[in-house]
Amino acid sequence: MSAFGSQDMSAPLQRVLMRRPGPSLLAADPDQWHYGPSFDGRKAALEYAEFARLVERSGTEIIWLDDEGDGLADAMFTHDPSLVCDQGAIILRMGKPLRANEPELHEKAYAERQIPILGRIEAPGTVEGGDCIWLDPGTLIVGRGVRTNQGGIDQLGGILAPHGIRVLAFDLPLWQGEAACLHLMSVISPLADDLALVFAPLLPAAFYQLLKARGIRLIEAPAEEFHASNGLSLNVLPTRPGQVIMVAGFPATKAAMEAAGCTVDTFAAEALCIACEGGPTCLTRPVLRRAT
Ligand SMILES: NC(=O)NCCC[C@H](N)C(=O)O
Repeated sequence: MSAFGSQDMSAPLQRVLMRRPGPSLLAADPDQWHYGPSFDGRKAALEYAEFARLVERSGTEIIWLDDEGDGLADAMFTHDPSLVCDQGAIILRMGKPLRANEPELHEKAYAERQIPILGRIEAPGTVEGGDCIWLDPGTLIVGRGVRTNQGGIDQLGGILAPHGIRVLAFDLPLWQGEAACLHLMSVISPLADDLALVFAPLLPAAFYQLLKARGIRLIEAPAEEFHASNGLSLNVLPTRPGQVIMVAGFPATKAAMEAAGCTVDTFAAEALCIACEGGPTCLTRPVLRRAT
């Protein structure tokens, strides 16, 4: 099967690329990878199994990448090394040097499934998937920051322009510094076409204004839970509009989404997400998101 296409953040998730943590994560040195004090590789693997069960239960087909000990501990965050649009996949180039070899894993998986490669980001450009958000099928919003630079944004614009897609870039704050992970998707999770969970104090101001001008309803993520979770309370994965998966332990954030009409599943992820700086969205690269 070669079904692919994804220019939407919340349409039914039909096919996704994921990588189960294995020997590379178990052997990871937390200081080298910037993992927090709650890091525990074995516990992270158990937490991941529950997350994968929730994704499977949503009816999504998972394309599995294998961790056979290549040392790429962050490769479980499959959201970042590639982007899939209706015309094919774009192989990105990582801003975090330790992740430099991940895009080739994605390229191989796409080649094996006859998913065409539309383009690739070349040095010195960098773009990470976590910095990219479809505002609508013809508009890709990109966060310019530590992981994604102007050269990468220009290349991405050049790859997408012939397909009628414009790229709009907004500056991200530095927040916790260059070693920490802050993507555009760290401060906003789209939940449906007209609904998003945001941490407004860290959103680029002009992007915030654009969201409001589009009439997108913004749920303000409770600040205490955002900070207590190192921002991961906000990284929420929609498997269809208004049906979402989040990290457990943040009841005020969950209640805010439920009050806006969402159905929320949770999984424990202290060792996996909080420690390793990536949430349910980051653990998935949508390959096909489309209403059936
Ligand atoms: N899209 C995301 O926010 N991905 C999270 C990646 C976490 C990983 N430890 C990193 O620093 O790149």
